[in-house]
This record gives sequence, C-alpha cells and structure tokens, in this order.
Amino acid sequence: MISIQNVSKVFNLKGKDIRAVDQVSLTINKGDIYGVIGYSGAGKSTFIRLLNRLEDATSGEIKIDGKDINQLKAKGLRQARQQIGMVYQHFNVLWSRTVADNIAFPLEIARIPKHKRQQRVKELIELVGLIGKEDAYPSQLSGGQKQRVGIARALANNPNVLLCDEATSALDPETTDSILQLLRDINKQLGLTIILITHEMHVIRKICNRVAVMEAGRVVEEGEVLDVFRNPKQRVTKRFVQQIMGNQQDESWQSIVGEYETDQLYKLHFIGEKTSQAVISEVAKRYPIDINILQGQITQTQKGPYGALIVYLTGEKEAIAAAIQYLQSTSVEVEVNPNAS
Ligand SMILES: Nc1ncnc2c1ncn2[C@@H]1O[C@H](COP(=O)(O)OP(=O)(O)OP(=O)(O)O)[C@@H](O)[C@H]1O
Repeated sequence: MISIQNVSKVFNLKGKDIRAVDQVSLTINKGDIYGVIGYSGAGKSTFIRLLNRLEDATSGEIKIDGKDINQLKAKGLRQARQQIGMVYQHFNVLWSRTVADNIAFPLEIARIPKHKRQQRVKELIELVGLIGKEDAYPSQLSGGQKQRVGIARALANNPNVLLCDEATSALDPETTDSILQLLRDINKQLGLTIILITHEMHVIRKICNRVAVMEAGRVVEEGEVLDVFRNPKQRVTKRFVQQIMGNQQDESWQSIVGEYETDQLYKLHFIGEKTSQAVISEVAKRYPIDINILQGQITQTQKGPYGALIVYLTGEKEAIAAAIQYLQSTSVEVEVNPNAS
C-alpha cells in the first residue's frame, strides 16, 4: 500500500546540510499498524511529514496506493491528502470551536453539504467515544478527550491511511492505553492502515505489528514486532527493548547462578501466539516434579506473549529430563543454564 524507496530529506541550516532522513526504504502493507521508533532527533517527525508532503523529499520515491506523492500537483495532492489523516501530539484542536464543530471542520473544507456533515459528525463522535461532549469546548476536555477529537477529525474524510505523530506522548499512561486501544479498534473496524511514530517501546508493543527503528535519519532495523523483541540487533534497538523487558538477557543468569543446583535451572522463552497454552501447569500435572519460578517477565504484544521465566526444577533426574523434553515439544523454547555440567 505504501512503498518508500531511498527517500532522503536534507535541510540546509546556515549553509550546513542536515540529513534528517537518510536513504530510507520501507514497505507498509494495507491494514498494518506500523511503528517507527527512535530517540529525539532521529528523524521520525520529518519522515512522517514526507508521507503527506508537509515536507518535500529531497530525493527518493514515495508511493501511496500506487500514486507517487512527490509528483502530484496541487489538485492531485489535495485529493491524496484527503486519503491521509494525521493525528498530532498536541491535538491541534481549534479552541474557539465546539467538539462537533472541530470534527466538522475538515468536512467544511471538503465542501460536504450541511446535512451530510451533521450525520458524519454524529458517526465520528460515536466512533471515538465522545457522546455527550458534542457542545463542549476543547478547554473543557481532558487530554485524552482532546486527542479523541483529533482522531475523529483526522478520520472525517474517510482516509485509507492514518499518520500519528507522537499521538500519545502528551498523555498519562492510562490515557495512553485508552487512546492506543481506540487506534487498534479503528484499525480493525475500518481496515485503516496506521503509521505511528513514537519514542516509547510500550506503544509499539501494545498495538504495532511491524516496527522500524530510526537512528540519525536511517532505518537501522526493521521487522515484525515479536522478532525485533526477540532478537534486537542494533544497540539502539536493544535499549528500546530494555524499556519494556529490563536487562534480562545479560544479568538474569548471573544473579541466580550460585544459589541453586545449576543442572536444574532452565530459562523458558515464551514467544508468540501459541504460548497461550497453559504449559507450566500442564508439565506440573504430567510429571512428578516441582517448578519453582525464580525470575522472569512476560509481556503482551499484538502477536501474543513475549518474555522468559527462569525456573528451578526439582525431582528425579529422569522426570526432569522428560519434563524438559515435553516442554521442547510445545511452543516454549527451553534454554539450558550455560553453567550446567
Ligand atoms: N525545518 C528544519 N530545518 C532544519 N533542520 C531540521 C528541520 N526539521 C528538523 N530538522 C533537523 O532534522 C533532524 C531530525 O529531526 P526530527 O524532528 O525529524 O526528529 P525526531 O526524531 O522527530 O525528533 P523529536 O522526537 O525530538 O521531534 C534534527 O537534527 C533536526 O534538528
């Protein structure tokens, strides 16, 4: 649906070139919730603004639904932009207009007749959960409600693509979750493709199916969210995964080794959809062993759980071996303690 080929954006500031976006190539499929994550200055905002041509690319090609965005003239660009909604960090509401009139604004610009406008506003108010707030002014709304207005307005002209520029960064964690839930519902209900930029791995974990990691204008890593969680390659990606999982990879074995019989320590990795099976209780029922969970963290992603538990198994040697063999036949991956004899 969206194909981005070798796109760069160079700003010139006081005679110095700044490569805000540097040779980025990505493919975004219809129905994706695609996350672009990076620290401040990585080039995320510039990148997302290239997609609806709030900025012109210096080089490269951006095709949305087969149309080359950079080649469009004024009228074509206006039409293309109606297919691309945008949600902003600071909501971009019109303070002197009520909720209903804020949402009606893009419909007025698109010259939709009044009765159709009113009908559409009603639908959108329902969709974003603002029933009862139609006549309120933005100053009377919470941050989350203001962002719901922003989302309704972005959806007014039935776009195919929704761009979200740090849409939850100004919100508290609970409100963030409710807005992410709304975005996910909209993605499912309307089949809308969503591209969001963020500096929080939590946002990626919660709703994205794919992620690109940006650093110094470049995409340094890209893939399915679970794969990136499981096997982050770049240092910057590892830091983002640590935002959620802590420093499990390096420290966990060390902190436990020494206190327990090393041969009986195992790390169970839970990755993806099938891990909804109740494997721990199942293995405890099947084999005469005890399972002591010593450490671990499991988190939920769009594609199921992700995380690991370090367990200490006690029982007869044969029973432990059989239990491990059973675990290996499930979707759980078993890692043997590197210090085991
Ligand atoms: N209009 C501009 N003129 C000159 N330089 C710019 C302009 N816009 C962005 N830049 C530079 O481009 C680089 C990328 O900025 P950008 O805002 O895209 O990053 P970001 O990842 O979105 O960061 P943040 O989350 O802090 O906004 C930065 O070095 C920034 O200073």
